[in-house]
Amino acid sequence: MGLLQNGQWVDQWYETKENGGTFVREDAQLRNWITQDGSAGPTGEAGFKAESNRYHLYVSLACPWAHRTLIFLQLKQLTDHISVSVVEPHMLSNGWEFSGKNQSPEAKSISGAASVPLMQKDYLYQVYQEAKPYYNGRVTVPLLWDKKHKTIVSNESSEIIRMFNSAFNLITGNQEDYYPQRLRSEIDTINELVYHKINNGVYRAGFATTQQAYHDAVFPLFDALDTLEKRLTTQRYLTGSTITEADWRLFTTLIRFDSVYVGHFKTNLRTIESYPQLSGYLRDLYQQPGIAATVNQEHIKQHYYYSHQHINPTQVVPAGPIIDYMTPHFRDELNNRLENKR
Ligand SMILES: N[C@@H](CCC(=O)N[C@@H](CS)C(=O)NCC(=O)O)C(=O)O
Repeated sequence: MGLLQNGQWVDQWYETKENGGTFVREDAQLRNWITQDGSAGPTGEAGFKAESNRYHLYVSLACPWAHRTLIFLQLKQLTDHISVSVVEPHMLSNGWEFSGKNQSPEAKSISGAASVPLMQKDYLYQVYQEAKPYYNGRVTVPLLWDKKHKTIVSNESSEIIRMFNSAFNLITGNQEDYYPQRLRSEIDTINELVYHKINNGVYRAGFATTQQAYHDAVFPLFDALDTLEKRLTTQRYLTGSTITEADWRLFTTLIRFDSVYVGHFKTNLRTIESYPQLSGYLRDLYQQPGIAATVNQEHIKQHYYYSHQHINPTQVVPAGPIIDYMTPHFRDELNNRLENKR
């Protein structure tokens, strides 16, 4: 894996020495917004009007941040309007790749791994170079591409899902709102906790290169999970009886937790399966229409265990765990109880 320096690809693992062994995630740099009328969004430039078949999304099925955007494509019925490329599971010395040239036979056989690239490129960094010839920074998914102006709209998932939540409503007729006005401050507060301690917390534990840095990530991570476990004993979802953005942002980490993070990232104080509420909550979200199809555990495991050779030099990918996320969760009863109280 690597990054672009002045537009040139350099193969380089994350630097943690300067930060006492702690992994520090780089902020996304490309932050334009698609809007209903093409006016500017909260950051970046104007000119990205919501139009059917104008935009293309590059994702990895392994990546929890990219996964959010795929989920919003499903929820907001955008799959007929925004095209998608899925990168191969292994991210090796050339970073994310389309061609499958450097993939193991196991990775090549995973369904849903291959996809037709939009442009004839072998690697995602070449898409960045196309739009930004002198780019400095990591080459990350998700990446939202404008086919009309041949440029990048955004590489920040938290903003891409907000665009998908509302910008295309007139085109799709889908008015579902996962960031409703009345819940915004509560969602923002939960997102803060979930992002730092859980979504990014698992990476801080897994990429830590000192015992102290690992310690500083893993205990807050489980404190946060314990807090949410408690919260979910009396309500079905994080903000109450309806699903919001905050739930989907937590979901993409929970669904990778027992299959990858517990082993590969050493976040092993507890499993999600051992939490009575969180395990049912995870099933509840997984069983929502269209969601199971966005989850590919083989792809996820191949990516992490095979790509991170600093952590797993043998590149052996584990067979388990065996977990059925389709078993009943009975969490609808929590909503019924809330209804009865009213
Ligand atoms: N802030 C970004 C983070 C995206 C991100 O870090 N994606 C990872 C995959 S899970 C990636 O592409 N990493 C490649 C690298 O860091 O070189 C977002 O949420 O969209």
